[in-house]
Amino acid sequence: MSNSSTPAIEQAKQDIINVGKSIFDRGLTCGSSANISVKTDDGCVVTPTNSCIGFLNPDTLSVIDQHGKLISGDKPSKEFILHDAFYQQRPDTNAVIHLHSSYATAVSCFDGIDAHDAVTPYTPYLIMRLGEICLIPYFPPGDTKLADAIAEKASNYAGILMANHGPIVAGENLWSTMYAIEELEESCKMMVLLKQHETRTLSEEQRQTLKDRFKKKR
Ligand SMILES: O=C(CO)COP(=O)(O)O
Ligand SMILES: [Zn+2]
Repeated sequence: MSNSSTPAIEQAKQDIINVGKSIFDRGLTCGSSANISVKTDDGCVVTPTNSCIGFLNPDTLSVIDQHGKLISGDKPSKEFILHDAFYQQRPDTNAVIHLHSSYATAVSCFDGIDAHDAVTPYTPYLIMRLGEICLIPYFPPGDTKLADAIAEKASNYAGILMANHGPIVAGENLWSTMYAIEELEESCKMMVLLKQHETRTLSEEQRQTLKDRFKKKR
């Protein structure tokens, strides 16, 4: 443990390593795409830029203090500004995951989808975990305009598709955030699989029942 570390930071590092490996091993992102962060009372732990989330090292994970200063580890993800937009806008956020998972990224390239309701809820879990998903315009990775676009939507949406790029999800802890981004990926898979079929989706009333019953803050 380095001098500046604390038990909370060490726990966050271990959680990020476990979740990163699980996501990578299941093919939900590839190469050095994706980034993960966890907020603790002692600072934020984030994956370093250009790292593979399947093979993270506790000594090189970036630790950032409350003022945004790097206190240990390697240079943080260029997308930490997106994660930080969620932390600033959604006070109950303690974890953020961004992936280049295949189906959510595919849907982020669909033309003509509703920017306020970008992912069709064919089954209940997307609504139970995340509610509606919004689509924000394309900006290059690491661009401050991308962070501004997230900041604009983050108080109303915990799940966002970045056009022609991929999904980003905020949650109360790292495990629930992983479940939520997996659910988003599965829902996007349904959209792709069902594209050529006549389908029925959940109605507004069915969605509202799920929101009331499972009481997720959106
Ligand atoms: O997904 C990525 C860019 O959008 C990966 O960026 P980082 O390697 O800086 O985390
Ligand atoms: Zn990305």
